[in-house]
Amino acid sequence: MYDNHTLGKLEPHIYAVADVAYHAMLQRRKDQCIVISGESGSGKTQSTNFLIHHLTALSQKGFASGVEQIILGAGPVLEAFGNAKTAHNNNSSRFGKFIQVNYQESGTVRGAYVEKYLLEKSRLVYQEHNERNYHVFYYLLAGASEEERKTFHLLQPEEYHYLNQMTKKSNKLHWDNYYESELDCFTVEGEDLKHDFERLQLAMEMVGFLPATRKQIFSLLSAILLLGNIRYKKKTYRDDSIDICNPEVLPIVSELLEVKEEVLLEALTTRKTVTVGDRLIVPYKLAEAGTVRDSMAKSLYSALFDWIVFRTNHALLNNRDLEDNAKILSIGVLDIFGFEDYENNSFEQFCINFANERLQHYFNQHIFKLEQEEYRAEGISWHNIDYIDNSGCINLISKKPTALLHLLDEECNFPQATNQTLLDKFRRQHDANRYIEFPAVMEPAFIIHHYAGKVKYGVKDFREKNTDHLRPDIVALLKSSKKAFICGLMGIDPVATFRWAVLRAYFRALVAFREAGSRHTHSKTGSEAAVPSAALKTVDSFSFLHHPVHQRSLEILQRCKEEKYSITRKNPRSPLTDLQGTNAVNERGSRESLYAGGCNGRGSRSLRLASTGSPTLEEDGIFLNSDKSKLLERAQGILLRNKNYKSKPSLPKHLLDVKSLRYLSSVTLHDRITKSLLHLHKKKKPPSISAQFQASLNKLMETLGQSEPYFVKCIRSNAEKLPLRFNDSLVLRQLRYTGMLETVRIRQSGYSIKFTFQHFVSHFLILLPRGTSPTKAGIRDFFRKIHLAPAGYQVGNTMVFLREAERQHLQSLLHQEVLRRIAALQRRFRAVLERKHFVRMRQASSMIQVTAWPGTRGPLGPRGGGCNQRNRLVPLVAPCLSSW
Ligand SMILES: Nc1ncnc2c1ncn2[C@@H]1O[C@H](COP(=O)(O)OP(=O)(O)OP(=O)(O)O)[C@@H](O)[C@H]1O
Repeated sequence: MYDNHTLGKLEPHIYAVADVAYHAMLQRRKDQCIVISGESGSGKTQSTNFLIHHLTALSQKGFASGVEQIILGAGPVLEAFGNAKTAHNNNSSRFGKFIQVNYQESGTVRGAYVEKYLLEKSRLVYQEHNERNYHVFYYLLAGASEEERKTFHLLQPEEYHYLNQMTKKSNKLHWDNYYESELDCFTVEGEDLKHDFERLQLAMEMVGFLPATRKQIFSLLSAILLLGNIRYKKKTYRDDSIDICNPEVLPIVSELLEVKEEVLLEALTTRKTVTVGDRLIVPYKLAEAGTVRDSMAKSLYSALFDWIVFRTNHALLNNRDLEDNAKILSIGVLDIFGFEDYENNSFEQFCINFANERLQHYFNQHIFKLEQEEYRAEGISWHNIDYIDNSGCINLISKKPTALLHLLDEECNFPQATNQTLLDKFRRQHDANRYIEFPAVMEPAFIIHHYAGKVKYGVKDFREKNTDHLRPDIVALLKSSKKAFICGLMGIDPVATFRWAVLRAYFRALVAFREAGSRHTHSKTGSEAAVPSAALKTVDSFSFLHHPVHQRSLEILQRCKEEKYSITRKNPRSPLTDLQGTNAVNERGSRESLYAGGCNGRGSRSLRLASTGSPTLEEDGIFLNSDKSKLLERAQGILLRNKNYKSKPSLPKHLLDVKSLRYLSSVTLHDRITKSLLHLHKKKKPPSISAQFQASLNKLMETLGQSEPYFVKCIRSNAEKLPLRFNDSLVLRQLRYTGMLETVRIRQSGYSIKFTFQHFVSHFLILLPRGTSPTKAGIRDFFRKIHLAPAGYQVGNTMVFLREAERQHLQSLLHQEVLRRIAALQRRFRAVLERKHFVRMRQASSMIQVTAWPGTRGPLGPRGGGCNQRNRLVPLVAPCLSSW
């Protein structure tokens, strides 16, 4: 319905914006971006989803590349892990996202890229009244099967500290039951968590997460929840040392994370510091230990979220993106967290509202500032329209060197700093600034005058949240995990992690084959009893053989041997099928090393590698000897044959490879910079969270600056999250502060269409009188000649300014003139053809006359002719006509 229509011709609709952006991109060959803004709960995410659906549908007209499915699947996955119920919105995005859909020059989607901004980590460990943790936890707990519940050690939602805090809070809104505990439910009205879990699994599958990877993710989520259940107590009253109240949780967490229990306990209760040449182990104080536990949970969750975004981007990547010279056209959709003002606002709200200030500034720049500056520079007559310029507020928050965020960073560097010293610093530096005020009563808070209204921020936890990085000792603990998946989450460089996983898989496969070979020899020679000791010997020499994956591989190969290599069975349960089975979590199967650790599908390649045998390894004789190699070859042959039989349909779609990983690593470098500085050996301090956030906002603004923008302003219709309820004053307030009224004025009186003289002349060449020069006078004369309404245009020093109505008028004149000329051309060509036809007919008839009656002028010439003569003509004329 909205296909190829001018914006504003039909009723406003988000599809119309998508359509205009799509066609503008194709016509003008320029990147487009759609900036969606509005308060929390106003419909930004919904609009984004509609936009993305429509953009992919537009592209599918001709040919669907398949990437559309992944783009559509990515939305629900990111929402499950990054959205949560808040006081304003039951599905509030707790991170910002910029989705860039890349197109081929033909207009078909060729890939996409998702950039994420600042996930709200604190929500994982604490939620305000009437709010929830991230959706995915509730989905998992409601939707997991009995088997999964056992495997992941899942409990009921109310048994987790990270989920049940809101049930313990008093309802402050009603004074009658102020001290009563209110039991909030874990589901939102109308929500079907089981169904949502199924939907999530399906979406994950669409994005390319294999069942084994999904299990790794769910197992990690369970570990995070159980971590939150760890409680501390003082060991004795006399000293500060602490102990864990419920040590029974530790083995489960260590099993789920596959880290050693004692190392986990150590990381949760003691701090390792490095002094000059010495490593000190200091026990945490009671208050510190809780923070460390929460920090570990937050680190794990944010690393998981980063990993999901990374893998989603990998699935969305098109190989052509890797070629530097490949031409990309794109439409970016920005859905960033909306402006927030809660009862208690903290660091997260400060960052979110700062991002919204930047977006509003970008909007002001485009709609008002640059526009009016251009009018002035071009010397056209114009009455300035005032708008609320928020640069002052942005400067207060971010301008170096004394802005609030910089002062905060400074305070974070002082070990002695407190909330009060931070507040004093703010006050000393900005007391006279009209964008900030301090509460009259002694409250550790400050108030910012945002474009959307005043917001009071409590400074409590500002410093901690601003430096809330992964702790190096926690990084070290998680890197010691035997789960390749967990190690991969902590990896600095995805390429290195991938290479390591491939290498590990290769060696594991190699050793597994060797074991199989030796078992087979022993069984043949009747010395089966000797096999375990031989295996043990190998285990001794290679530490990684302790990993249960080998036990599993050996079992499989053993079974393979017992089944007498029967690959011709009707329903073979091939070794590789086993290797790729879905029971990988408990058994820590080889699959984990092959897939989950960031090397999807590489396992099969590794196996192939193993089967062909690395000449260097063989020559070196590290693993093979000539006796066993034949057996090994045979075992490998079986695996290979079976692989060929089974694996083709189950081969994962989105295989990782070094080239694409390297590309993605380079584009996400800014996001991983902190991680790279968090390893124990690095001396340099990682940048603060706010500094990183500012850097990613700057990058975003740069991207937006290179595209043609469209603005979608979402308006919240009521504060009660109710359908069909329209609160006039709430809506008016939003229209006022977003500058909508001024926008309407500038759109009415301004000139939205601009052409340089040259561009105008080449575009409307057909309409212009011959010889019209691309000058002010020439174009003015033309407008006068066609009686264009004078109020609808202005001709500046170098540009022509038009209102939309005038542009449409000119465009329709152009269209009519083109049609008229097409008709004239057709007329002319038809006349020429007809004339040609006529001339040939005439020539033919004269020829006939000359041939049949030489010396005469034809059968009916001077000597006349009768019926008989005319009949004699027929056989003569027919060949002539047919030869035409
Ligand atoms: N076009 C729409 N049609 C029907 N319902 C809508 C529409 N837009 C929004 N809603 C309702 O409003 C709720 C909030 O919308 P949405 O999650 O898109 O807000 P948001 O602006 O993205 O908020 P946040 O900034 O908190 O993420 C939705 O869950 C949905 O119930």
